[in-house]
Amino acid sequence: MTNQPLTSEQVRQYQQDGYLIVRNFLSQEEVDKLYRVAIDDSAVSKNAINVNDSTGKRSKLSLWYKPGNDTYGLLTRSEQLVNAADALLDGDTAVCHFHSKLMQKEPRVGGAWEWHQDYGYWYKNEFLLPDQMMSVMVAITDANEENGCLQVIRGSHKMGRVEHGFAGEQVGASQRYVDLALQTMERVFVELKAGDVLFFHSNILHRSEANLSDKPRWSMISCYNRQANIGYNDSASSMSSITPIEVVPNEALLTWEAAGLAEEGADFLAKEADVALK
Ligand SMILES: O=C(O)CCC(=O)C(=O)O
Ligand SMILES: [Fe+2]
Repeated sequence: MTNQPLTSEQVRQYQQDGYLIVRNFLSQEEVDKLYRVAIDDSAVSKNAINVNDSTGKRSKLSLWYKPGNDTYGLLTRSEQLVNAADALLDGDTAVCHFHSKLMQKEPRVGGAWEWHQDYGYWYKNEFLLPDQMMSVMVAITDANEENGCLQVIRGSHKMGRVEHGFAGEQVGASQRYVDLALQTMERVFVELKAGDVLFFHSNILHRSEANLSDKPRWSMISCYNRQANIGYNDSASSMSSITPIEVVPNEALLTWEAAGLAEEGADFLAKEADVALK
């Protein structure tokens, strides 16, 4: 893991664009370990939820609230990631973990995600301050236009929250506002190499295409929040979203003996329980 703190230029870029890419955030060895765990840890497949897009293509994701002593928990809790979130989030209370998910977009099967803002969902959990919430995507495999990488509308976080409605099984942003945004703002395909990390603001509009290629697209997305930003309708996350993260050293990911994902009571999401996915 890199141990370079974010520069003030990177912070400025995030504030301006609503996202920031940090290349080679993780080493090859760390990526290999994450990939192996994603395949080997039975808790991942046992807790996988299928999400269909409007054409019936299916993505798999496993979502948990409490970051534990498993390999993914150690990454989420690493000094490097938490300090970066601390530098990018508005406010000054402790950095907390809302939830993490392992996104599995299988070759030719993995579905699309409609244009949305993550805060379009989180607003329903009654969090009041979108500038104090963000998502961090860690690429476990390469992600490119062919296998359905994330797309963002640069600067769209400055629009504030856009109305969301149902689009198939997913919740999508108002097409009218997406169309208007695209008239003046640039759509960017966020191509990542395994080990690169993307930080993005809770109000940036983003989507992704189905994976029509023969390569998987796997990533972990961890969402961070500030302790003072209470989700008044967030019983699901059992207070994780306002509990300060127990930070671990960067080297924990490779050197600590990791638990299995389920051993720590990681508190997986069951599909029926989620306000946003319903
Ligand atoms: O992984 C993707 O393509 C998008 C997923 C996403 O935006 C989400 O789960 O909120
Ligand atoms: Fe999203």
